[in-house]
Amino acid sequence: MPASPKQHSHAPEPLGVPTRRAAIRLLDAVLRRGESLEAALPAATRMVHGPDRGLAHAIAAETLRRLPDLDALIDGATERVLPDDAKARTALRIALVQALVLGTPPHAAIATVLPLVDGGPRKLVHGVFGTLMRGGLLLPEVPSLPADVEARWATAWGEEMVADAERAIAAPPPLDLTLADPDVTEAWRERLGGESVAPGHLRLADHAPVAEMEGYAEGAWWVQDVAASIPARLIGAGDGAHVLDLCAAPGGKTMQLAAAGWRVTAVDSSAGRIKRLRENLHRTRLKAEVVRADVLDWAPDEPADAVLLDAPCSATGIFRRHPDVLHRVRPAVVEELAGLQRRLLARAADWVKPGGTLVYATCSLEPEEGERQLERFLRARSDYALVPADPQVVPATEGAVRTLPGMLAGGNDGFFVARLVRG
Ligand SMILES: C[S@@+](CC[C@H](N)C(=O)[O-])C[C@H]1O[C@@H](n2cnc3c(N)ncnc32)[C@H](O)[C@@H]1O
Repeated sequence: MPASPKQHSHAPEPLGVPTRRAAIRLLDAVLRRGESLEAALPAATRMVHGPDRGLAHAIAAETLRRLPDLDALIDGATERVLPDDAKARTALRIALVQALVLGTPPHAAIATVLPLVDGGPRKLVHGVFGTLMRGGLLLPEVPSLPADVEARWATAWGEEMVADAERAIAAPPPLDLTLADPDVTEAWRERLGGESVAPGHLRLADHAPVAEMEGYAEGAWWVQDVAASIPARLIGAGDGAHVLDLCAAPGGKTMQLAAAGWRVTAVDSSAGRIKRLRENLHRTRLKAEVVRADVLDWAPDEPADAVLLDAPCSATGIFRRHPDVLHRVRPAVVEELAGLQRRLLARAADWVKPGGTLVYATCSLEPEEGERQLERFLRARSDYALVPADPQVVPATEGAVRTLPGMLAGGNDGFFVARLVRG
């Protein structure tokens, strides 16, 4: 229901209104059409520029983080429950998130939203917002997950994981970096601050904009959640051997593998993401053969010493940075992606030399994209055996690696990583 300015009206809009309209368009794209926030950004924010684009994104992202709690406040202050997609509910959500989370003065939060419900329930929105502000109501300190996600994750991982995930929504995640040269981790820790949980890893709670940080321009490191660095760590050092990095863009794992001495062929089907991969390789001065192709059609000339398949997935494991996944990933989406992963894995498995390593990874918290996928694969492929993680990479792992949101202080992404060796 993105509100649009009245047709034929040439009166300039009050300052800040186009930004809120862009935020509503973003929410619409996620909640009604199931698009990702990232994919919706260019079209939804077309009419706003510079910092306003960032603000529209922040309003939408914070609304998605706090959606169940915002709705509980709204429902507590309205006589009739407003439909989920009612104009009034959307307007209230973004006015409240600005006033209660983003620090916008309440009068500005409501003044920039009311023009968007012109000709609609303006009085209701104004009244409910005023009631909530006067009542001094706040959002709970620990956010709630959407009910369906909470039920799904409680069944899969237990109540403790749900509590960790909810705490993880509350604060922006720290910034994890992977260093091109793990041998100089301590030197970079001294320069940038923060802490390190593994060679080649740095975690910063506070930091300047990434592109302005020391070492970025020269390509000494790249941004990568510590859990996302596990798949390439499990492949280990390359010594010039050949690895296929399938579904590689924007190249976090390609850079790790190249830095670890592998001759890398990086394959991805997305032109936009391949462009970012090339830029990343250029900045870090790391080398890889880059192929734009669909892994379902493409095949290598010969089998490789190792294959890494970082398969497309629901991405529910990265909900801290991409809260849209909490609202658009439904069981049917997971099922469809699991089918794609199965087909990609079947092809990738044929491209590993005997004795070579296959790593399958997804940034998903859905067992269908991880544990179940592996079980099915091992039933179908008796030529493969699971090899547990090295204890210095992930301590106390017996089978595949499963990271859950509360594994490290400060949190981490949810990943599934299986390392297999072909007999
Ligand atoms: C999880 S992301 C990869 C992240 C990347 N490995 C990294 O570490 O930066 C999954 C990637 O799979 C790509 N992809 C999806 N379907 C594909 C297919 N059939 N063939 C090739 N690439 C595909 C997407 O374009 C996306 O870049």
